[in-house]
Formats: sequence, structure tokens, C-alpha cells
Amino acid sequence: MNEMETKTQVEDSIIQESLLTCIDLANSDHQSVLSLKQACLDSGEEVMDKAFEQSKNFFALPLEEKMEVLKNEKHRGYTPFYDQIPDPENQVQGDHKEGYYIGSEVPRDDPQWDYPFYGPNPWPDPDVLPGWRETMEKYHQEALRVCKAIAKLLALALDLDADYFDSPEMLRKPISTLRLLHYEGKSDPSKGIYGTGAHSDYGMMTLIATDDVLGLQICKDRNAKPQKWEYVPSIEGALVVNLGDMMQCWSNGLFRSTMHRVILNDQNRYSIPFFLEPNHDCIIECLPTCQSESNLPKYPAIKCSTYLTQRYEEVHANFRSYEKHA
Ligand SMILES: O=C(O)CCC(=O)C(=O)O
Ligand SMILES: [Fe+2]
Repeated sequence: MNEMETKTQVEDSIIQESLLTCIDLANSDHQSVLSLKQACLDSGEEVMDKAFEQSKNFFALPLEEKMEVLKNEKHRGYTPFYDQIPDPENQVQGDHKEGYYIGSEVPRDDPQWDYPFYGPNPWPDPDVLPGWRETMEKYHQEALRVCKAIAKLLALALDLDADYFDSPEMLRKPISTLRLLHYEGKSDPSKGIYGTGAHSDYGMMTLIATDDVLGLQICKDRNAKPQKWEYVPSIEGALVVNLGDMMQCWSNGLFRSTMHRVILNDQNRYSIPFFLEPNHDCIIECLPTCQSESNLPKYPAIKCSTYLTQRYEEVHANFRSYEKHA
């Protein structure tokens, strides 16, 4: 436990806004920034407010009702407290949060309709939560639009055509997952208790909308000893963008995925991450602009769905472990 304490020593600072990479949408006329700005402006705040309101409505339901839409084998639906343990080396129990996964749905007549990360979502009873599904579908659609606009900026930053990622081979049928989260309790890193244990996300990027309860922390250098953790301020109307492990692989380590975790202080906290991964069959491998004779690919190529399946199974309780409750 002593080792754990030093390893995860909390630096109680808040990252200064000037040190965050903020995209100022007001001051650029580049086409990619304009498309990002449009995606954010079109009803963004209203959509976000409604999603938080409906998320709170869901988590306020009695547990039996939430268990009716328990996550299925496709990782969609309700995940109870402690379901996930992203950092087993340092966590003594699962994350102090409950969640709801809403995945991408491809049309029923699509030949890939039944693929593990497509398929239909379970939805709460519309008589109990009217308008809930529509709110979440709208948020999903808008968040995807924002991600695609950010993908253009990332492509330019990697010396690729702006549309490189937003192409049929990459993002025509992206695996994109909206997740509603509700946290409760108090974290104690010295005892291995966390809202969310330290991890980086699996995919291309994650957009996180949070309420105004401080909790999200990032660690800029995961190899530092002791690690230094800093709170990400909650800025009204802003989304936090974290890069995921697939982006690290694509860029051959030039862009590093963001290590993050959540520390709780006895307040309820709500957040809405939106995870973007490319098409099910997309092969994640070093980009042409990120390799040379003296900089060979560092990560093995892997199919997107294979990688995701491995990572989900590593950190989540198996859905079958809930069958006794069903
Ligand atoms: O709640 C948050 O702010 C972050 C959640 C998170 O890191 C995740 O679900 O992967
Ligand atoms: Fe995360």
C-alpha cells in the first residue's frame, strides 16, 4: 500500500487554463475550424443540457428499474456501481460510478447489423422517461459531428489531407459510444479507492462533457515517479477532448493518449463521455506520414473491433455475471 501511495500521490493543483490546449473557435477562418465551430454552434448547449437532465432522471430511478436495461453482450445499457476496474494494480474495488452505454446503430438491412459493436440499443421504458431516447440519439448524432470536425484538424496536424480520417474506410460506420455516468462517494487514492481508476481510452478520441463538480484529473507523463495528477477545470460550454490509444498507434507515438482518472469528494458528479472509434473492420496501423526508415512502426497493426473487444473484456465485469440478477 505504501508503494501505491507514492505512486499515485495527488497533486492538488488545477491545470491553468492557459496550459490547456484550447481551440478558440472565434479566431480562425480555416475551413476545418469553421466546420468544427458550426458543429458546436448548432444547438450544442441545449442538446447538452437536455442530456444531463435526462441522465439524472435515469439514474434517479429505483435499481430494479435500471436493472431492466442491464448491459448486454454488446456492451450497451446500464452498468451498475463497481462494474469496471480500469487500473486493477492500484484499485481495491471497481469504479464508484454507474453508467449507461449507448452505441452506434447501423440500419437493420446492413449486412454488418449484427456485428458486436453495432446492433440495437436497449432503451428505458418511454412511459417512465418520455423523450429520453430522442435526447440521447440527438446528442449521439451531434457529438459525432463534432468528432468528425476535430478529426479534420488532427489529420492536418499529422500532414495528411483534412478528410483522411473522415473517409469511408475510416469513419463511414464508426463505432461511437455515448456513455452517461453518475458518481457517488469519496475517493482515497492511498486506499485504492477511485471514482474512475487511471487509464487511457481505447479509441481515436473522447469528448467529455462534465457538470461543475471538479473530479477529472490528467497525468501528462505516465512514466514519471511519482506521477503528477492535475484537475481539469470545468469550463462552461467546453468539451474536454482526450486522445485515445488508437490515435497513439496511428501517429506512431507522436500523439500520446491521455492518462486520466476521476477523484471524488463526496459530491454527486455527472459526466457524459463520447468515445469515437473508426469502422468495425478498420485496421489501426502506423500512418504513412508517421514512419520512415529511421522511425519504423512501433505498434502492431490490429483490427479495430478485435482491439476493442480485448480492452472491454479486460476492464469490465462479464455481462454473464449479472444473469443471476436478471
Ligand atoms: O467522468 C469523467 O470525467 C471521465 C470518465 C472516463 O474517463 C471514462 O469513462 O472513460
Ligand atoms: Fe476515460
